Amino acid sequence: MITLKNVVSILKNDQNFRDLIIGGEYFSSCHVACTFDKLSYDSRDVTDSTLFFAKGLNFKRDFLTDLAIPFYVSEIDYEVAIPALIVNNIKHAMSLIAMHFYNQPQNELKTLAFTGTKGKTTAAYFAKNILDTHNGGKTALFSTMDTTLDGKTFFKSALTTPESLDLFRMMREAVENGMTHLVMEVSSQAYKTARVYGLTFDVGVFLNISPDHIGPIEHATFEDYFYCKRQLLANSRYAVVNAEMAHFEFVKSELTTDHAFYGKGAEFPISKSEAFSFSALGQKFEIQLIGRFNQENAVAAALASIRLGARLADTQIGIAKTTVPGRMEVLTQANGAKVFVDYAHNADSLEKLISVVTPHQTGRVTVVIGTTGNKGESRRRGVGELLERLPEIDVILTADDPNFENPADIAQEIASFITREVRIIVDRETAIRTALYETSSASDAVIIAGKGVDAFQIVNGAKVAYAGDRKIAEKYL
Ligand SMILES: CC(=O)N[C@H]1[C@@H](OP(=O)(O)OP(=O)(O)OC[C@H]2O[C@@H](n3ccc(=O)[nH]c3=O)[C@H](O)[C@@H]2O)O[C@H](CO)[C@@H](O)[C@@H]1O[C@H](C)C(=O)N[C@@H](C)C(=O)N[C@H](CCC(=O)O)C(=O)O
Ligand SMILES: Nc1ncnc2c1ncn2[C@@H]1O[C@H](COP(=O)(O)OP(=O)(O)OP(=O)(O)O)[C@@H](O)[C@H]1O
Repeated sequence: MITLKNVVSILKNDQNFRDLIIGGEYFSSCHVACTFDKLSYDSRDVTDSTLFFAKGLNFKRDFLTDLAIPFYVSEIDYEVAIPALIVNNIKHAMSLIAMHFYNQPQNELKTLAFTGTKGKTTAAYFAKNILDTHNGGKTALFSTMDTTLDGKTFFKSALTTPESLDLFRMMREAVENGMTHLVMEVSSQAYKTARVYGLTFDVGVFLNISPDHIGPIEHATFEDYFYCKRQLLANSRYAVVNAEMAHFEFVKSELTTDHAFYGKGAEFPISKSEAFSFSALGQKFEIQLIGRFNQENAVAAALASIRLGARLADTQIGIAKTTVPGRMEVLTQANGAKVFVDYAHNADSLEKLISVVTPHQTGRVTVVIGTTGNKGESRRRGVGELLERLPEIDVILTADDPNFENPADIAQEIASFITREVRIIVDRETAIRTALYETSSASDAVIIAGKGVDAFQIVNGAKVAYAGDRKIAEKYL
């Protein structure tokens, strides 16, 4: 519940209040009594006591005209009969009002947030397992792939970081379910669109940064992407940072909080890095996810979890038991060839993935990959230039969420950066089947990069059913 008086006071305290308009009259303060028992940003989900937020690129005045609601909040006066609260920044208003409406749930949870170009989901899973070991399964998780509010029942997430109204509602539900910790991923978009405005995390982790998510609907420039990501550290009480990341010295120079740095040359280095074990924090860790970058993700999760109360022994148990669906899954074909299914969908991840595979698989190595349409356009050049530098890799280009673009054109664009012959097989299942049928010995490998266990392809703005890379690979082993 929240009163109109409280809403106005929150907005004024944040210098976000412009005016209150009732029946065409302007007011500078609240003189009517009104209590809201629901918040919503969707006109299809309101009651007669809902405080409605009119926001977004595709919002239309028509959504408001016949709505039976007492008030709406907006940056624009839609000049409808409904009383309006006009603000300078709707997203700031949503976040602060939701925080208050749901009674500051962040104060009843120990909060841990991960950002970085790569590894957010993986590190979040490591942290969930570590913290669950520490608190007996009382860790909520908001990740790109899955969300859980009771620590054990998972549902698919719509966004990596939810809209603020959903975020604080889910945090409150997690508290009511007895959760003591929350692990979440915070995307650069979350800061750009103020989904976590006003929220301070107990621990913020910055895993790494490389150019990604740069394009017309995400970030115009790398500078904008990097700046948005750094906002996590500016809004955390304690920072954990990868000392091996690009621009580390700069990130370090901006830090004003207590912190821990991990990686080469830092206080918490990684040593004795083997396929399934490594040493860090003075201990040996067993790990199921291969690749040194996953050991970085694990150490980041361990340091953050220790800050939130976990013991060293909890970190060892949690890390050892962690697997992440669609990340670094290894299957074996009847002829012994290995099939690696991984979510790698930009050049940085693909390079790391290939570098993990090729030292062990010395025969023919085929990569099956595509890049997305209408999003992350810079990935095409990145992936193409990487594959150009690796002439020993056999390449099949295919579809990966082409959306409104033609997947063959996207593949051609990637191929334009590669001077040797590469194949384009647009149908993803056919591409995977072809690669698997061509292996002949245990030293061969197929790397299927991009979709992991995602059970859809985005085509023309909609999610079209797709079995998922792992399921398809299993079919042709
Ligand atoms: C830029 C941004 O934050 N976009 C999100 C935002 O869109 P928006 O505010 O512009 O809203 P909109 O979809 O244009 O719709 C306008 C409004 O009309 C409302 N509506 C609509 C129909 C109706 O009849 N009545 C009505 O009231 C809708 O509920 C909505 O509030 O709010 C929508 C939900 O309300 C999100 O679906 C949408 O995510 C977009 C599509 C998206 O996918 N964004 C990606 C880029 C993103 O944020 N990704 C990051 C991860 C990136 C990474 O991997 O690192 C993420 O955090 O998920
Ligand atoms: N620390 C890392 N550095 C580089 N690549 C990584 C790292 N961790 C994971 N990857 C690669 O990136 C892929 C995606 O990993 P993950 O889902 O954990 O990252 P994410 O940050 O959540 O990704 P996205 O923002 O694309 O959803 C993995 O499948 C793996 O190939």
